[in-house]
Amino acid sequence: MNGPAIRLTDVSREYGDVTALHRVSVDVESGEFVAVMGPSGSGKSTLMHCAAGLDTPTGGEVTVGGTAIGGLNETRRTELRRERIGFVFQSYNLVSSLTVEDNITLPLRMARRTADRAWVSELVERVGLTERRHHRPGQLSGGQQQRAAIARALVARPAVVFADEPTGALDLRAARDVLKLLRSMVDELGQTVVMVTHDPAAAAHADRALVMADGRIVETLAKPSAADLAASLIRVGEG
Ligand SMILES: Nc1ncnc2c1ncn2[C@@H]1O[C@H](COP(=O)(O)OP(=O)(O)OP(=O)(O)O)[C@@H](O)[C@H]1O
Repeated sequence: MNGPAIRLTDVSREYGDVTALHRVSVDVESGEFVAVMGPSGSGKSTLMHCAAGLDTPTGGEVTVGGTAIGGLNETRRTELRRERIGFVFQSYNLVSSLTVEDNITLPLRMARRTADRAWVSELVERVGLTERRHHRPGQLSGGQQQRAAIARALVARPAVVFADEPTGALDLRAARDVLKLLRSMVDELGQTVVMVTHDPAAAAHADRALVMADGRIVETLAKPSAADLAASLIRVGEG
């Protein structure tokens, strides 16, 4: 793909008299793993929702894989989200009545696309759930459920995967496995990942961290260590 996976140009989002985002411009390159950090209320979720076409900026422009999403009607925007964007949530959001494998292939069925069996098997293998592919989410640990959710987010080969606090509900070990998995999806498959997190240890897996305060990106750290990130959060008012 030419150009960045995601481009925000002067993006603002106001809710009444609250400015959640103030003229934010940032590119996320294809194959890059970006973490978004910052104090509560600094605009992380708003940034992610605007970048993913879930929220509409009040100013500026967002492009996903070169397509300006502001110019799309709601139907087209839904299509773009379904086909070009994968989501991973803190609470996994798997369908409890479906098997792991049917959860993973659900985005393809929603888009009326046929599953590439080899790709689905590879993904199930990569997330370490081959033995459990016929189990239901309730029979899995939190870490296993999140790994299934990561496979689901990747199955349609999206331009970008947005992960919102993906390790927030996991213990240390399961969290580390999930972060290593996201990292390997970036390194081995060239997947673009944007992850919102409060945890400096999680953000240290990223290639770049954007640190937000008051609706702006106030610091950008390349290949940050957890200690760099913790220091940055203290500078911007958290920690
Ligand atoms: N739907 C909304 N209506 C009104 N105000 C909102 C709405 N969504 C967010 N805000 C406000 O915008 C600002 C940024 O919120 P946002 O949720 O993006 O922050 P955040 O950094 O993700 O916070 P947290 O870490 O607590 O999730 C906050 O002041 C918040 O109260």
